[in-house]
Amino acid sequence: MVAPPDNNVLWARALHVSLGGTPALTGVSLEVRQGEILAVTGPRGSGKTTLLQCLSGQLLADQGEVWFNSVPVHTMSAPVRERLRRDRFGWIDPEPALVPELTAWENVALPLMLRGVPHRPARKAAAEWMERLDIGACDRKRPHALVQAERQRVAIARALVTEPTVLFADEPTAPLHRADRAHVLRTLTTAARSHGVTVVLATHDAEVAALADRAVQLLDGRRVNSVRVPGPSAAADLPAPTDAPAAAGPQSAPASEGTACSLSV
Ligand SMILES: Nc1ncnc2c1ncn2[C@@H]1O[C@H](COP(=O)(O)OP(=O)(O)OP(=O)(O)O)[C@@H](O)[C@H]1O
Repeated sequence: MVAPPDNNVLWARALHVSLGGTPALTGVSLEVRQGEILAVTGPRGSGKTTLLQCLSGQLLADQGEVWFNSVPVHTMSAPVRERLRRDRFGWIDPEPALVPELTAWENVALPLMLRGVPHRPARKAAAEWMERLDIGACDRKRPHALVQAERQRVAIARALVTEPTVLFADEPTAPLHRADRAHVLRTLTTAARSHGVTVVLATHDAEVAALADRAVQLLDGRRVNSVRVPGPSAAADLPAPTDAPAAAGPQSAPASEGTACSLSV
């Protein structure tokens, strides 16, 4: 077992996972650098959620290794993995699962209170994160009184309030309208960057992936490279980088000027 380079907060090697007889991941390797926002892209069923679950220690791969800050996660016992997830990782689901009986600020403060943080500092931290995510005015409302985008922001604030080392966000804006999506994503990435939180973001949406520093693409449980080429005649001239930038990023050519294609690696 060879330890990964020190500057990777997460490092996965040759992950293989089968779910109910279906191969969900077949030999995926990747690294996540400290403080970066990494998008894991790919169509539905390509293995994004499974990869995030493996990286976050929720799921043990059938084969392969996962390392967090140079410590092997794949050899940890279930209770140790559970503690790692609680203490160092945050998780955002596509649908915000809030506690309906609690107000918005109580939902945000909940992870701190469960760790024994007293009421007053927990409330203060919750209020600060809600302000950062533009939901300060919602603090006394219960989830049913919030619109979907506000509920998802509450879930994001709850995931960030403990200032995790890594935030895993699985299609965090999937249920939102287009305008809300961009706004919520921007507030999430800005908040994460300003606090040095590494983000691993699963999405099938190129616009969402464009907000990341880097994107890796999955297809049928395998890692592929996404490259944008200027036209059919020039396609053969372009190298396929190991980690392509987000396909629709601000530096990329407009979609009308090129064709996105995927190459297996
Ligand atoms: N609990 C399960 N039992 C059986 N097969 C599963 C299970 N969960 C996922 N799969 C299969 O594993 C593969 C990868 O699924 P996964 O959810 O990781 O993909 P995804 O890219 O996140 O898709 P989506 O965008 O739809 O969430 C798919 O073929 C899926 O049908």
